[in-house]
Amino acid sequence: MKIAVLAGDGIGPEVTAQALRVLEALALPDLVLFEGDVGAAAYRRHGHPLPPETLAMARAADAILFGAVGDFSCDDLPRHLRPEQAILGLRAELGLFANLRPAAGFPGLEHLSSLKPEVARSIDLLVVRELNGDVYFGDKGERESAGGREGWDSMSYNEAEVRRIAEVAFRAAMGRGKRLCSVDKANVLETSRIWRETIIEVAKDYPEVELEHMYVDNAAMQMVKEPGRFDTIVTGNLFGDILSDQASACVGSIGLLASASLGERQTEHGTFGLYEPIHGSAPDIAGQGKANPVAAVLSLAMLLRHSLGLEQQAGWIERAVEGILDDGVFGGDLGGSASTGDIGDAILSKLQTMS
Ligand SMILES: NC(=O)c1ccc[n+]([C@@H]2O[C@H](COP(=O)([O-])OP(=O)(O)OC[C@H]3O[C@@H](n4cnc5c(N)ncnc54)[C@H](O)[C@@H]3O)[C@@H](O)[C@H]2O)c1
Ligand SMILES: CC(C)[C@H](C(=O)O)[C@@H](O)C(=O)O
Ligand SMILES: [Mg+2]
Repeated sequence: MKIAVLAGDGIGPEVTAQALRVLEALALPDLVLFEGDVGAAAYRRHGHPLPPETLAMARAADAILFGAVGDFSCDDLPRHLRPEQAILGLRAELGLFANLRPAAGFPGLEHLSSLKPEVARSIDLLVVRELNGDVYFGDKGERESAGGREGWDSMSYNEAEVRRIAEVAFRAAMGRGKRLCSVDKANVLETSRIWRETIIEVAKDYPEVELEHMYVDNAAMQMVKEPGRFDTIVTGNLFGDILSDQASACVGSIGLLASASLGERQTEHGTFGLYEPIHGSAPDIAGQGKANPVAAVLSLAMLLRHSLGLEQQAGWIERAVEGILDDGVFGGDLGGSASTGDIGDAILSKLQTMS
C-alpha cells in the first residue's frame, strides 16, 4: 500500500506531521510512504507548484495525504504558478470529482461553536461538493473593457458532470439519513437550472431518498439557524467550498474538518483518493505550533477507510479524537493553550488505549 505525502506550505507540514505520527503508531504492515514537494515550497525548489515528479508520485500511489498549499508571497505570480494551482491540478489530473466534507458536532464542543449550544448539538451533515467543474475550471482571463481591466470566469456544468456527482450524493444519502438537499442558484444561473433538472432525473433511481432543493443564499442562512435540518448536501464546486468552511464554524473550528476527494479509480482495497483538511496553509499562525492537527488526523482516518479498507483503524482514530476533545485538549482555535504537538501527543495516548 503506497501513500504519497504532500505536506505543502504554512501549517500543512505541521499538521501532516501529527497525522504521520498517528499512522506510524498504527504500525500497519506493507505500507510505503513517499514524500513529495507541492505548492510554494515546490515552486521555490523546482519552479512549479506541481512538478511532474510529484504528479507521477501521486498517480502511482493508492492514496494521497495532503496538507495545504498557499503563500501570500506568491500572489503576484502568474496564475499557473501559484501554489493553489497544485491542489486544483491534482484534483483535475487525477479525476477527483467528488469531495466529501463531513461536519458533525463533537460531544462537549457545543459551547465552542459559533451557534447556540442547543443548535450546535444538532449538526451532523455531509457536504458532497463537485470538485472538477464550475467556475473554478471554466474559461477565465483578463481583458480590457470600457471600465478598465476586467477579470472574467465562466461557470458551467454539463449533465454528465452533474449526474456523476449526484450518483455519489444519492448513494451517500442512502448510507446516512436518506435526506438529500441539492444547493444551487437556479433562480438566476443557467448552470443551476441544468444542475437542478439533472438532479431530479437521477432522483428517480433513488425513491427512498427525500430530495429537496434550496438556493445557496437560503442554505447559508439555514445552516446557521437550523443545521440539524441537513443530512446530505450536494452542491457545486464554489458553493461547496463556501458552505463547508461555514459548517466548520458551526462545529467549532476550521481546524476540525477533514475531507476526501474521490474519483472512479479503484485500488486493491478501496477507492483511490486525496485526503486533506478543509482549511488552508494559515500563514497567520504558521510556524508557531498553534495549528490544530485534528482535521489532518481525521483526514488520515478517511484515507484508511476509503482507500485502504481499514475501517477498524479509522474508527480508532476517530474515537481517539473524540476522546481528547471530550477531555478538553484544545488549541488556540478552541480557546485553549495546547500546541499542535500537545494535541498530537494526546491523540497518540488515547489511541494506545484502543488498539
Ligand atoms: N486545500 C488547500 O490547500 C487550501 C485550502 C484553503 C485555503 N488555502 C490557501 O491557504 C492560504 C490561506 O488562506 P485563508 O487564510 O483564507 O484560509 P485558512 O483556512 O488557511 O485560514 C483561515 C483562518 O483559519 C485559521 N485556521 C486554519 N486552519 C487552522 C488550524 N488547523 N488550526 C487553527 N486555526 C486554523 C487560520 O489561522 C485563519 O485565521 C491561501 O493561500 C489559500 O489559498 C489552501
Ligand atoms: C485553495 C483553494 C483552491 C481550495 C478550493 O477553493 O477548493 C480551498 O479553499 C479548499 O477548500 O480546498
Ligand atoms: Mg476552501
